[in-house]
Amino acid sequence: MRPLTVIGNWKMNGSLASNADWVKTVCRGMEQGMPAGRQYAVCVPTPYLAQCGELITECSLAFLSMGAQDASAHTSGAYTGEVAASMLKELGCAYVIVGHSERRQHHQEVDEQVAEKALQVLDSGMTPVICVGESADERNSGREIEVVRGQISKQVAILQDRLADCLIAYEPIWAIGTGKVASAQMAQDMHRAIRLQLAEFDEDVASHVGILYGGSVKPDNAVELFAMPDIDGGLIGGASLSPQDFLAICQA
Ligand SMILES: O=C[C@H](O)COP(=O)(O)O
Repeated sequence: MRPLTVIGNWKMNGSLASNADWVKTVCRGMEQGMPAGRQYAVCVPTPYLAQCGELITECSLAFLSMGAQDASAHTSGAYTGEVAASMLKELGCAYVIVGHSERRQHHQEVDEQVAEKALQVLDSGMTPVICVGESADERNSGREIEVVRGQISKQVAILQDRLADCLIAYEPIWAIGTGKVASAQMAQDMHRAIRLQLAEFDEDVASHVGILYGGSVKPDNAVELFAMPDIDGGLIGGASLSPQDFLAICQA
């Protein structure tokens, strides 16, 4: 069975003081007891990885870990400003988001590069969270499956059976930070389509890959989303900034 995985993505938010308060509040809440067999993580901005890594280690909850929001497609060398996956591993990351739509939009990242980043993350012993999803225009013109299939096929071509060790996050761009959540059935339909596409490559890979939903997940819609058979958890943006809301989603 695939474990339910809930990952917070703070994006470019936080401060030394608010991070410490967040980790303390979430750890205290989780110590009261959490549903069994789930995994939780929070992806924090790079400058805060050392601080949050220490705080999360101190709280010693086997099911709570830390992640980063991006990694370089290169191993090391003359890439000013980039951060290698091996460095993220040294700081205690277990997950790394790659190909988030905000990276694709603001930094022109393309699918091949996203897959190269995922390979770097895997080679450093972490789990890549590979983001895919269509824009509002693409959905309104009925091309959402075609668009996401195109993104997934590039990942399959480069990652092959190493995809079994990745997570995929389906994040419709029109639902990110807008409050317009995809209905649970709409999300399930896309997750099913992704899993069927993966099964065309390898049924074993398809059954192992966790597919998370991201896009305006909140405490009040998480239960319905997570109950869907092909939704294996969530990638949570805005709501993960509140430790109380993040906890409520993790308990959904
Ligand atoms: O990485 C998280 C997603 O972009 C979702 O963000 P959101 O929950 O603020 O819509």
